[in-house]
Amino acid sequence: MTAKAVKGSVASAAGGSVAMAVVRDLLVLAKARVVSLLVFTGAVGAVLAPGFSQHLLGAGAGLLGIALAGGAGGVINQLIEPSLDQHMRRTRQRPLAVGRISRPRAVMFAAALFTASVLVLLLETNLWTLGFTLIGTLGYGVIYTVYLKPNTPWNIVWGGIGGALPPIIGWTAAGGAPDALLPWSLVALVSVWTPAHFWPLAICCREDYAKACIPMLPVTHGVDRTRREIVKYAIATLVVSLIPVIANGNALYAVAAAGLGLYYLGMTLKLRRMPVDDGMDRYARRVFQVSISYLFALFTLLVIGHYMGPSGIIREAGTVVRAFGHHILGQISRA
Ligand code: HEM
Ligand SMILES: CC(C)=CCC/C(C)=C/CC/C(C)=C/COP(=O)(O)OP(=O)(O)O
Repeated sequence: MTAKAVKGSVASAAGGSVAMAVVRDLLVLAKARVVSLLVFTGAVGAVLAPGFSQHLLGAGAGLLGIALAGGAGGVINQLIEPSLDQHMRRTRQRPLAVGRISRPRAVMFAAALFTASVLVLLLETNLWTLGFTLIGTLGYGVIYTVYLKPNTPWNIVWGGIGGALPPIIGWTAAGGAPDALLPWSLVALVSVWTPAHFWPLAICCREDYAKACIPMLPVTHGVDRTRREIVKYAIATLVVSLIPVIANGNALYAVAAAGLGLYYLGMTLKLRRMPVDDGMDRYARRVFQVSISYLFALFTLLVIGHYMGPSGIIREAGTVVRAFGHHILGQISRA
């Protein structure tokens, strides 16, 4: 290889890794990992909608809309609170906080994501889907970030509702009626799950929140009160997770929701009993991580039960087997 070729390949490798680093920063800015679970809960809403298979384009557009709008919400959140992010150990490496991405570029990125989301939803879905997505984005990006988070320890209780809307967004994008019980029972489920998801992490980060003067519940009301509230919301999540059973008649999901709910409740009860020390902080972080797997598992099992349960594939398979049986019996009796 000539010296020129070596230089060229080193330059292109460096260019490639710079591009990768920029993409990584943009994904962090758009809170891509959180948004991936938002899209998943939206996908479950879409898949459960009657007539989903006739509205595949709308459903896909709805999920893309959630991803783009959720990403815009994440960027808006970081644009609004750079000094908070700089003061918290968990967030101080974020690209805006360290200045790797400039504010004007972040504004352009948020505007591009938001505009693309509105266009996709306007062109390929309907006004319900667009309306719910706008409420979710503004609810998180503006109402939670600007008004609730810096002013009330119950910020997450109300602020969480915006992030809970994807199941109804996916449902309406796939042609479902906006007043159906099933998608709203999922919205209610994510709404009550959210405090039980976030407060364990807020316990771990309570010193940072206190230094940054953010009135999170463990700062204003202490660790004991927060642990009691986490237990209450875990109970509420368990109860609300059973409502989709009424709307969907899904036996596999009913058993799974009860089992998973009791397991998560058990973890929160253990957290409540622990002495307040480093071990409790580590366990609280584990509860936070498990909360994510819990929601993911609930939504996955709802879909599996829907298609495998009495109203799904097994029933369809039963119909085929019965029809085949009648056919064979008919042949035998004619012979
Ligand atoms: C306003 C409501 C919510 C608050 C305040 C909240 C808070 C948080 C916080 C502070 C983190 C840590 C993020 C980080 O370290 O970058 C987090 C992580 C996460 N949240 Fe939430 N959350 C909320 C709603 C939701 C919703 C509705 C979902 C999905 C349905 C969700 C899914 C996740 C996931 C998947 C992660 C892990 C991200 C990772 O691994 O980096 N959150 N949440
Ligand atoms: C329907 C739709 C498109 C909704 C979008 C809603 C959305 C993006 C919710 C995400 C929730 C979230 C990342 C909270 C983090 O809280 P925080 O901002 O207090 O956490 P931080 O300290 O990590 O910044």
